Amino acid sequence: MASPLLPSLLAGLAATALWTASIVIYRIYFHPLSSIPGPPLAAATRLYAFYYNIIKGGTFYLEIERLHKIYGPVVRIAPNEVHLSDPSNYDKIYSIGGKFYKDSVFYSGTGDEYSAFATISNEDHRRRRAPLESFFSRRAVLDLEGVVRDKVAKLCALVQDGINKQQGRAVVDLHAALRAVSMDVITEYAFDSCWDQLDQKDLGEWFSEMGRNVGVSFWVFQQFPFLLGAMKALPVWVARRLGPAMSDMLDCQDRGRRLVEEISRNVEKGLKPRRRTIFHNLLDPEVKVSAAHPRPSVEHMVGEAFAILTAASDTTGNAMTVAAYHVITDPKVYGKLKAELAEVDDGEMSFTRLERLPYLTGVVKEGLRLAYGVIGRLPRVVPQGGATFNGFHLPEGTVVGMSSYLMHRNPDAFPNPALFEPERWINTDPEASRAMKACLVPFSRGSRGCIGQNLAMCEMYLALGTLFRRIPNLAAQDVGELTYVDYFTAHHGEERQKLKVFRQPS
Ligand code: HEM
Repeated sequence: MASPLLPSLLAGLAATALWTASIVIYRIYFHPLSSIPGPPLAAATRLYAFYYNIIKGGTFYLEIERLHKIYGPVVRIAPNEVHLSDPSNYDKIYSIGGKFYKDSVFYSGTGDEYSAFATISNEDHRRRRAPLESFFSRRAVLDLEGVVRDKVAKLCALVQDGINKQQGRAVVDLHAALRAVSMDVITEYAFDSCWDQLDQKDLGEWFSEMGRNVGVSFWVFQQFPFLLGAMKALPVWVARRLGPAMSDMLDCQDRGRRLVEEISRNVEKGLKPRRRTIFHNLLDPEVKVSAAHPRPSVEHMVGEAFAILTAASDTTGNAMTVAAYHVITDPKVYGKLKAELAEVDDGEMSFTRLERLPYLTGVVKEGLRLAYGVIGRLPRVVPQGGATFNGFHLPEGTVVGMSSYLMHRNPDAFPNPALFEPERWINTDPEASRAMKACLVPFSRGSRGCIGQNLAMCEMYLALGTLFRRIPNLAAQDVGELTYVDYFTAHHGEERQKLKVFRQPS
């Protein structure tokens, strides 16, 4: 005999199917974005993006490139989201004091409510970013350049020592070592408490692994926000058992929390610090305590600290690695760089001196270009009144984004875009130079652009300049073609893509 529940079950299923079908039909044919070109499946569901981000492992940025080839410069990539490829649109969206704000659905995947990076409204963001600005200004970076130089000296010793120990055999994982430089710089620079990853056996690889795993969950939480809520509700001891990445992340946050609490206590007692940290800036009573600018909570500062660490480490480490990889694997590039660096006295290796070297500058810019920074889209919400791009009007509330991956591979600005060519930046005619400048956006632009770019540039010039000045005959094990996956920051796809270096017989 049939169950008495069967008719109700069937009715429920039919209602759900009807409801889903009507949503899909609405999105494809009647939605305000229905006239925007793009695949119907992407118009129907965000699962299209999820499929490439999770099932196809961080490759939605490649799918977006494919869609632009088919549909043109304006493509609907999700029910309420459009992606643009024409570089002339970039400054309309990512501008100083601009009205486009961050997309809450996309950035909710970070699970972070406190940092300037994850803040949605531009007004709140201005308030949260203000106390950090002076800390990362060019002046501040020049004042603390010694921190970067110390870590770079350590890197050179490590590479030299590793090579010597093995009589010239490949032992040093330069990718991990360069990421460790970024971590050691940012922890000492911002917290006055260096994590000394250059001294650790695995060169702090765990942090990058954690970043990659956090990147995977970034896509999952965007799609299934209730999972984030459930995870946050878990007792810490249970969360720790979810896996090493979660446990590493919690350890990281605990370490940040201890630093914040210690500094807060010292500020309360009026103790003068040996050197100001970002927490001193955040707690600075003169600037912040008012109704409009309340003193940040411990959780806020831990969130800010964690965001700064993750924003500073892989991005800078990857850009240096990509540059180093191309120098080491291309004898012509290596030869030109060595010749230029040989003209600089070892005692003169300062950021401002190295910045004036045209070939090294080309190497740094090509490293930034082909490492992409944040490789995928940076989605923003169209403000009141809507916006028009390439003749398509997007109503207020539409999510719109662009990606460094497409900007940096724009063939009009960068002929043969896949090639690492420092020369393209030297003695270029003004028009070509303008086009390249307009398309080079590793740090994004405008009020929501990278706060750490002066520091990143200082690291890149000093690390690459000093390494290749001091060790002029490095070679690399075959790492194959460098490929990327998008877990918000770019990660290399395969385990074998470690940049292991050894010395060539001279
Ligand atoms: C080559 C190295 C770097 C690259 C390519 C890079 C790239 C970027 C990009 C593209 C953004 C915008 C993200 C978005 O719109 O959601 C950003 C934001 C940010 N970056 Fe960087 N970054 C680098 C190094 C650093 C360093 C060294 C720091 C250290 C402080 C840092 C801290 C931040 C912070 C705090 C934000 C959020 C800024 C805000 O929303 O106000 N980054 N970065």
